[in-house]
Amino acid sequence: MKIFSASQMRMADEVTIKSEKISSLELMERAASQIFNLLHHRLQGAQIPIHVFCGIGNNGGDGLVISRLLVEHGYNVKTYIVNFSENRSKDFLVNYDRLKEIAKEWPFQIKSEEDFPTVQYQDMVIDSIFGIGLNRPLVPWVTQLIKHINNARCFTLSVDIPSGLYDYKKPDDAEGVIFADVTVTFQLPKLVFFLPQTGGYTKEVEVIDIGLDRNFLHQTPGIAELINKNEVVPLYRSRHKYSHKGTFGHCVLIGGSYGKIGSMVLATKAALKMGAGLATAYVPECGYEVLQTTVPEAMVITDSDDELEEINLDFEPSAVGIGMGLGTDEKTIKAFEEFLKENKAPMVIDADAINCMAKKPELLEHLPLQTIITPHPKELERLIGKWEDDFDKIRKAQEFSAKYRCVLVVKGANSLIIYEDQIYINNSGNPGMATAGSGDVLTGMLTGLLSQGYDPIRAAVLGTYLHGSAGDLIAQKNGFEALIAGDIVNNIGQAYLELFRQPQQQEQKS
Ligand SMILES: NC(=O)C1=CN([C@@H]2O[C@H](COP(=O)(O)OP(=O)(O)OC[C@H]3O[C@@H](n4cnc5c(N)ncnc54)[C@H](O)[C@@H]3O)[C@@H](O)[C@H]2O)[C@@H](O)CC1
Ligand SMILES: [K+]
Repeated sequence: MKIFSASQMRMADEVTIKSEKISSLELMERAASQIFNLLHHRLQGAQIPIHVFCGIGNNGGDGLVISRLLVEHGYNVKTYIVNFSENRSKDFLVNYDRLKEIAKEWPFQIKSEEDFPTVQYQDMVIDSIFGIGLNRPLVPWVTQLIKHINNARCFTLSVDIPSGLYDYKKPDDAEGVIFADVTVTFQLPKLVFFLPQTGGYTKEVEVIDIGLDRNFLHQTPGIAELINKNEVVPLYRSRHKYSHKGTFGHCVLIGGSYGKIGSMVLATKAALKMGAGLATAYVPECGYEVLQTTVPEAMVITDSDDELEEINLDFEPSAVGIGMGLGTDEKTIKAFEEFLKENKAPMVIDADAINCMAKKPELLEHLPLQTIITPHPKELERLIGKWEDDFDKIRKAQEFSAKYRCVLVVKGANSLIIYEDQIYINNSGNPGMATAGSGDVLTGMLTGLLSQGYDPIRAAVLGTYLHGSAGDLIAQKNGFEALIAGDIVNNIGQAYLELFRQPQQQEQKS
């Protein structure tokens, strides 16, 4: 699913108004009445006090429509106008009059802290103060109002986006943003819902289709793409009946050091489970028996010592995954450098191999085109430097990717796959996956896909999704805490099958 910026959303709005020959007021009515329908369906007329806080722009206009429909259906509603500016939007004003015509009680004006209403824990709040139009700091009393609403801890529904969130930078005051139980957002999800600094402001997101112009939505490239099952199924390549193990390549996993051989076991198994035809593990001597015993399907080549000092392969690999448990010893960096100069196969670079590159940036010049690099936040910082906020992090990652023509998989709650100006946001996975070895498994999985001839961007998107999806299958059975990396490997097959599982159908009555 695409993600648009605020200005692209506004453009979609305008194009729809033109193509459908409707007014912006009608579009507002259509959008906001869908939110009302959702509420009505869930509340079924329940008489809990509903406080609707409206700003003075179009987000406030949406709130006024919701208020009017709630009043018309006999709900117990109080409407407030958060008067932070005199520049009321045209559609706000029309809906303001419409509400005044039918409501017994006129909307209550809030102009300072003295006007704050009492909101109780049992009540409900509709947050329509700011939408995607927020573009400058809030006046202090509005920040206080947001804190006042949050203090009530009552069920809060935000319209389009929690008020106080910008769509292009982190909030000025981390507490000056509505904490929503649910955000009902129009047409497309917003980037802020998936970034670590801003994703936590809403527990749930519901995207509603408000019928914006299909052609425009289809033809306009978004700023990012949200990756769910629908997006990855077309990336999967089915297997031909007459294929043989050579068809799926011979990949090599390189890494390991004394006490860190387990990382190589996980990665090697993962590459095979993803479908690589053959896999070789290249490890220091101390890893030989461990690998031969725990992954009998793999071949093993060893270096002479407890750390890797040279990397000499006697075959041309179809793909390389390097870095798991590797260490950053000077001799290892040297071996890595020599290998990079020789190697032409597609690569995945992880963990200590990333740290080697951070220590010696000239290594980056030798990467094959579209090498996949899989940093966690600390490793990313070593590559691209510190960032101001998540948006700045994305910009810097994009610049890095463009400079070195590499694919970055920025690991996190929603891992981001970044290639030049393209951003893919993975939407599978869960907090149980923040566990030792989870990254080694991912590297093995991506290497396994490259080995089969998947191009690097497809491999990164599909592999990251399947990694999260395998984790989700485990969490459904065992919960988050007990999830360990080896379980992810063992669930790769199920994750593939899950791609093609249809939701259970209700039996049709004849
Ligand atoms: N784009 C769409 O497809 C649709 C948008 N609609 C609504 O329209 C919203 C956007 O409306 P607006 O563009 O009017 O913007 P908002 O309602 O988000 O903001 C209100 C106005 O306040 C001003 N403002 C921004 N920051 C401020 C600050 N710190 N202090 C004081 N004033 C500030 C802005 O200039 C803006 O015009 C969406 O979030 C959505 O709720 C819906 O009505 C229907 C369809
Ligand atoms: K809002």
